[in-house]
Amino acid sequence: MASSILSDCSSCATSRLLPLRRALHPPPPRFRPSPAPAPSLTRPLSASPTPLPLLPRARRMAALSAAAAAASSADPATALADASAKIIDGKLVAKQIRDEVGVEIARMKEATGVVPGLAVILVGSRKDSQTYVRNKKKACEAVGIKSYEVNLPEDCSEYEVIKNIATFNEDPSVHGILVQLPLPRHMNDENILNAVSIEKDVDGFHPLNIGRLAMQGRDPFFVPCTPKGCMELLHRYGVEIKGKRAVVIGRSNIVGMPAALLLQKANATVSIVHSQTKNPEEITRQADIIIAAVGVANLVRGSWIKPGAAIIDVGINPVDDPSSPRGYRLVGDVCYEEASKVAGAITPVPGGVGPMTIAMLLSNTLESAKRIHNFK
Ligand SMILES: Nc1nc(=O)c2c([nH]1)NC[C@@H]1CN(c3ccc(C(=O)N[C@@H](CCC(=O)O)C(=O)O)cc3)C=[N+]21
Repeated sequence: MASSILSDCSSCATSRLLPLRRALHPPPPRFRPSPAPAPSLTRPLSASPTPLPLLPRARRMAALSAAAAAASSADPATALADASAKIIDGKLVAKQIRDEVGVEIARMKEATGVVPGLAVILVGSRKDSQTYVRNKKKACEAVGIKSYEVNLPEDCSEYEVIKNIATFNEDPSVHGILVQLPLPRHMNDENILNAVSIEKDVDGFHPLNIGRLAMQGRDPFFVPCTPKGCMELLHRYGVEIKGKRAVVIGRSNIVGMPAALLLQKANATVSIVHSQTKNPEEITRQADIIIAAVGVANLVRGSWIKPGAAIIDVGINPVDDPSSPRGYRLVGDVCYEEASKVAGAITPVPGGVGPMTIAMLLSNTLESAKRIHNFK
C-alpha cells in the first residue's frame, strides 16, 4: 500500500464500547508492553524457520506443514534461553464476564421482572454448528438468559428462515437473535442477515450495525462478538492501544474487518494484512498489537513478531493428532511455540478468544434487554 499522509479526525469517544460493570471482580494481572526490547531480542529473529508468504489456501497449507516440521527441529538450547510471553487467559476473563452478566441479569429481573431472551436459528445439521449452538444454550442458562432455539432442515427455503426471524423480531420476550453461520450454500447470507431487526442483532452482523461501527461519531447497537472479545482482552490486560501500530491479519466480515474498525476507533494506526498483501511478514513485524484471524494453522511465525508485541489469536484450526482422544487438536493462526518466546503477551488456543465470543454474546443480549426496557 502506498504511504500517504492522512488527516486524523478520529474521535476517541467510542474507544470503549463495553458498559459492563467491572467493580465486581478484580481484573486479571495487568500486562504492559515494555517499550524497551524484551530480553528475547538477544535471539536473532532469523533463528526462526523460513518465513511463509500468504499463498492460496492449498499451497499455504503445504508450505505450512513443511515449516512446522522445520520448527519442531529447532535447537532446544535456544528455546531454553528465551523469555516467555504473558498468557492472556480468555477462559478466565470470559468467566469473569459471565459472572458480571449473571449479576446484572439478576438485578434487572429483580427490579423489572424482565428476563433477557436469546433466539438462535440453526439451519442444517453441521456437527460443529450443533456443538456451538448447544454451548451457547448452556452459557445462556448459566447466567439466566432464556434461550429459544429453532432448527430448520438443510433444504428449507430462505423464506422459511426469514419468516422465523420476523417472528422473533416481533416477540417482546426475545432481545437477541442469532442466525448460526455458515448457512447452507443455496442461501444468501445478506438477505437473511438483513432481516434481523438491528435492535436485536446481537451478533452485530447487520450492515447498518457494521456501517455505524465504521463511521465517526456513530455507534452501532451491537459490536460483533469475536472482535469485541479481542478488544476486551486487550483492555483487561492493560494493553495500551492509543497511538500504537496494530496489524489485523484477515479481512472477514465477521472478524478481521470489524476488529480493524474497533482498533481504529481506539486510536491505533491499523494495517490489514490479507491474501494479496505483498510482504505480510514485514508489515506484521511492525505491529505492537496483532490480531490474527485468517483460519490458517500456524501462519504467523516467530519471525513475524516484534519483540514485546501483544498477540490475539482468533484462529481455531483442527490439526490431526492421533494422540488426542478426538483424533485432532486445535491450534491458532499463530505458531504459539515460537510466538510465545518473542511476544510480550499472547492468547492461547483453545482458551483464548473462543470463550470470549460466547461471553460477549451474553453481554450483548443483556445490553439489548436493558436498552429495550430502558433499564440502567
Ligand atoms: N452467527 C454466528 N455467531 C457466532 O459467534 C459464530 C457463528 N455464527 N458460527 C461459528 C462461529 C465460531 N464460534 C465460536 C464460539 C466459541 C468457541 C469456543 O469457545 N472455543 C473453545 C474451544 C472449543 C473446543 O475445544 O472445541 C476455545 O477456543 O477455547 C469457538 C468458536 C462462534 N461463531
